[in-house]
Amino acid sequence: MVERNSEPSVQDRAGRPFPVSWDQFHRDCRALTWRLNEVGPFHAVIAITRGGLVPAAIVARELGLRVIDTVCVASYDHDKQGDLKVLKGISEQTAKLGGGTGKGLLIVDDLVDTGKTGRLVRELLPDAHFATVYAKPQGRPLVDTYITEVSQDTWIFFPWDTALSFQPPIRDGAA
Ligand SMILES: O=P(O)(O)OC[C@H]1O[C@H](OP(=O)(O)OP(=O)(O)O)[C@H](O)[C@@H]1O
Ligand SMILES: O=c1[nH]c(=O)c2nc[nH]c2[nH]1
Ligand SMILES: [Mg+2]
Repeated sequence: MVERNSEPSVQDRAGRPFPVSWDQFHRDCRALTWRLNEVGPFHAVIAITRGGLVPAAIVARELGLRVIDTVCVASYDHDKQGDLKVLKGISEQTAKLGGGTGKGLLIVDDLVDTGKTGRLVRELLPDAHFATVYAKPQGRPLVDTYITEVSQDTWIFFPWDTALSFQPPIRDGAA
């Protein structure tokens, strides 16, 4: 399948596709929280937008945390990584809770891939605890706690980016 600009589609470039359902994602977030519960307590959760918003909500609920802030970062346009932009940092109030270095703050993202996003946020908050649901090998050393590791050539399809669709039978060429 080829897109308008003759470049392969996200699906074609995906390497190993790893589709994640809402149900699976919720379970993985709860598994992540079990681990985080042993590391905390934390003063606040910081979601790396946008992908980190969903796990941050679930983790915050499970840990009983009500102070939730965001670091708004953009890097990928579909599956192509461009320049990293910090569109918004944490509030002064949240920064104070973390003593300026992020101590006692919990940063949450959906995944770490090359580690570019995680590295940037770590530079902003070096003493914060960084948790992701999924991790690829290149970015894994940056993460303090994660649940599932996938290979570097895997593309994770999150439930908020996907919809149910017909799949051809395996014998007719389905992946
Ligand atoms: O380790 P890296 O190679 O930096 O990739 C990981 C980041 O990429 C995705 O975010 P993206 O920038 O696509 O934005 P989104 O969260 O708004 O989808 C994902 O949510 C991580 O934040
Ligand atoms: O939906 C996504 N799946 C991924 O595997 C990935 N890696 C970086 N950014 C990503 N976004
Ligand atoms: Mg993201």
